[in-house]
Amino acid sequence: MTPQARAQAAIDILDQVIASAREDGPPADGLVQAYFRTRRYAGSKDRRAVRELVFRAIRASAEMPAHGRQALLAVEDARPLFDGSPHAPTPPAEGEAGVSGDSVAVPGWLVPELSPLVGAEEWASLVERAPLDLRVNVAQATRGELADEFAEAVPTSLSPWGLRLPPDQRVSDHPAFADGRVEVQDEGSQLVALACLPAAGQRIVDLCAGAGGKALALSAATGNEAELIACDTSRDRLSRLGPRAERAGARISTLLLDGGREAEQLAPLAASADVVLVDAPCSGSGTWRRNPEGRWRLTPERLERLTALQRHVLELAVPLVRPGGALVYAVCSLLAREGEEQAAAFLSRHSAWQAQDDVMSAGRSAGPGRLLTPAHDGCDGFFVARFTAPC
Ligand SMILES: C[S@@+](CC[C@H](N)C(=O)[O-])C[C@H]1O[C@@H](n2cnc3c(N)ncnc32)[C@H](O)[C@@H]1O
Repeated sequence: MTPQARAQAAIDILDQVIASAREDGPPADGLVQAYFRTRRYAGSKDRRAVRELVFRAIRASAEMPAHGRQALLAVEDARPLFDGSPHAPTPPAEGEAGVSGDSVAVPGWLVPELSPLVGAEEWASLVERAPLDLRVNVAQATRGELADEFAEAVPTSLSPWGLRLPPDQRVSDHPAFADGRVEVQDEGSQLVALACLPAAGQRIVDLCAGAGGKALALSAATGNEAELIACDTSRDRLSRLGPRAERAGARISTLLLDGGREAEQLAPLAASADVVLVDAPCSGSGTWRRNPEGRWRLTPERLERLTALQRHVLELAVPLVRPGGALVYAVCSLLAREGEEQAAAFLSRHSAWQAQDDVMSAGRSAGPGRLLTPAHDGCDGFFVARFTAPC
């Protein structure tokens, strides 16, 4: 493919990314892969170059562009490729430009929603390419042993389990991944698992377990000697946990929840959990480095729904915690409404519960919890709070 044809391919994919953001469809990465599945003429260099263009265009516009062409026009050095040659995009019309906005990183309507700790000087880092972090399965191997198997790996500075590789590495065919000695997991997620203070013999409920990233970390931290119960309302996500647990040598039971009937299904676990982790559904604004089109997916209505859901899952967690046990609330979000304000509202509803301000040493104090940000902590953004139940 010529560079111009690659630009046209990027525009076609960006059209799909925009439509998918509107309809809450598949993520950009999946759309790039699907595009090339039916275009066998494209070689691996073409695929890499087009993918790179697509993601540079997504990173370059905080506001959602009207179409793929407008998205790509925001990438300054792609403009000369709009030259009208065969398979190329037609030249830009007079005044035709990429979408404009005050910031290329944060959509205008979200600026007042950001935690006050996330000043304008941090915004660019929210959409920079992120490194690839691995979590060593400490039930199977040490970080030092694994560091020797990954040539460019450096130990993460905040998590004792992490190894950091440059962006866009492929590890799924590495033997240490295949035999469950490492998992791909951002350092921020590792810190959330560490904030649970997991210990052998505990009963730990991961209430929003998804595909089990944090449940696996929790199990490994206890040498697979804790009782782990992973719950989620998504059958699809929860079903991906089984093969991962098998690879890691972890035993994790799963409980598929029906939205609306969760309290009834969880009743047998009442007052029995040493720790309940609520890694709640959220805007994902702390992970824009990896999913930059997440900025285009979020709307005020969606944010409203998410904060209501966070409150709902927090309330589901409360009866599960044993007296003196802990509830850890986490969101990969930098928005105050989902983080410190949600946690403060929890405490005002449950005045006998205590927030532990030593939940982690990383990050900065934000209301009753701590905030991790890419600029300050070098990992994905997370708000984390740890509450202890009255005895
Ligand atoms: C941030 S994700 C979890 C990520 C996961 N803990 C991990 O480490 O990979 C939030 C999860 O909450 C789930 N969820 C949404 N509503 C829920 C509910 N009412 N009860 C439990 N889980 C719910 C979603 O399906 C989603 O998988």
